[in-house]
Amino acid sequence: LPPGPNAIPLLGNLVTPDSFRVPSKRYVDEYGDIMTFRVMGVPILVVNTREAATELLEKRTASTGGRMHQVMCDELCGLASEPLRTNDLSLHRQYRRLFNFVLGPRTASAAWPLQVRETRRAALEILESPSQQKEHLRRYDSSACFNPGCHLLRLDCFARAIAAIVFELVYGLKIKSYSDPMVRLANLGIQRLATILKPGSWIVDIIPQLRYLPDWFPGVGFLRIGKEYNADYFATRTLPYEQVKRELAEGTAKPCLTVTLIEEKEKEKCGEDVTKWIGFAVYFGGADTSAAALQTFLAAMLLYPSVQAKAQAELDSIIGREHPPTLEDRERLPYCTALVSEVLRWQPVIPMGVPHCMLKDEIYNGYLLPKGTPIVANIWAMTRDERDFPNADEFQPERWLAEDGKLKEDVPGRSISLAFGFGRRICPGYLLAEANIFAGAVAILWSTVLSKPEGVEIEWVEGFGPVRPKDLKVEVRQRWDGAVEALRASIGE
Ligand code: HEM
Repeated sequence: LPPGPNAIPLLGNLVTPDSFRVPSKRYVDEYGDIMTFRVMGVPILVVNTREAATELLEKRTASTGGRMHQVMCDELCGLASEPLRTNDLSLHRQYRRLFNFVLGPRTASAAWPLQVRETRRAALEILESPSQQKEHLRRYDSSACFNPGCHLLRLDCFARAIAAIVFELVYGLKIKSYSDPMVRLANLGIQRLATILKPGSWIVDIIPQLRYLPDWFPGVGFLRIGKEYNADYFATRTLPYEQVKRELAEGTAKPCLTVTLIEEKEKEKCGEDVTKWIGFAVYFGGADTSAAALQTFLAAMLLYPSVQAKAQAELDSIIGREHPPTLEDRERLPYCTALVSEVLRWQPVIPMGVPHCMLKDEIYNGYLLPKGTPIVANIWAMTRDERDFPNADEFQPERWLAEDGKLKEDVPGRSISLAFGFGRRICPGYLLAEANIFAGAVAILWSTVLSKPEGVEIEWVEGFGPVRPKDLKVEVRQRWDGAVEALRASIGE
């Protein structure tokens, strides 16, 4: 394995560091394409550049497209068959085929009207809330919050909007509020996922035999936690699914992904579990990530008012002020489209990706990369690579545009954002995600002027979960008299 930043011989490092911004960029200069990072002696291969990611994670995806087996997450909490977690290659292939069937290039646009409606509703809530920020905060149940340190826009309108989009898209269910019991259970599960996946956090991941101890044995709290989380994850994927099945039997089910998959089941010969896991994965993969990206968009607009003004000028000239833009307008709005690409590049939501795992030995640049080694993609460093993205720390949508103002065809590296990962594990929800971000961004930009209250600094949440601004405080006002009414009328309220 190649060398890397390992402080203690053989052991390497004692923990996985939370902060990635400074070190992960520095690693590229010190170690180049790939390096080995050790945590408590366990080697992790880190892929630092886009070129190495293309070669290893994309071209050799058959060798590098596994997932690390983690006893706590996969066995005790019962997530081994979840699409993001599974190492069963034929099950994974089936999931990917079904994701493509319901959320691929031919089908993803079916969700556009729903995405537009809910993100406009979020824009309306943001516009109507500023003077009563505290009230607004109280309206949500704080136990639904992922991170108690974050306020207002963390519990925000966008998170509610994305939850509403996913539940209606996947189950045909209109959730009434962000504290709906099913949404709360799902959010709790996401919050827990970050703790059960964090490498080195559970002794049972290091000594798997401990899982056979009886649960009265001292020090085996992980067994009790595993049992509780397992039951809740089961409920999270089963309750809404059973509701759809009941509605199907009564003839009242709304068109949704679950109904489509149940009907497809006969042809695909997939069991009920596959359908349940797909629904589960759309919320678990797509809710917090899309909401985080929209919060990053807000932060970018506060820090770069000239970008905000340019996007608004594009909207004024192409769309006008009578009706807000739709997702069909995306092609006519290259600057706003470029802005979404830049949100995903500037603060990639999962800056160190989701770890892959070597399924076979591979030789790369003279190193033997052994089967079973976890692989982390240093997406943060790739999106900071000055060769691909000059002035990489700056938020510049123009970098995605050609001189004539149209979107560039030869974007650095590849057409799907680096933020969505690599190879056979690349995010299957990227079209849904990009549409969520675009719809949310243009609903806000069309109707609202966002500005940073004086003295407010933007800080970022760094850690194992999605990147997002911490404690975002925003001043908002409607762009013209009547913008709020136009927005409200556009969603029929
Ligand atoms: C801004 C939003 C999103 C970002 C930044 C994002 C990013 C990612 C990344 C980095 C991965 C890991 C890829 C890899 O292992 O190389 C991933 C996987 C995944 N994402 Fe997303 N995602 C987003 C939204 C969504 C949405 C809307 C869905 C809904 C379907 C989704 C579902 C999944 C699933 C199921 C996987 C596991 C794929 C597999 O292991 O085969 N994600 N995503």
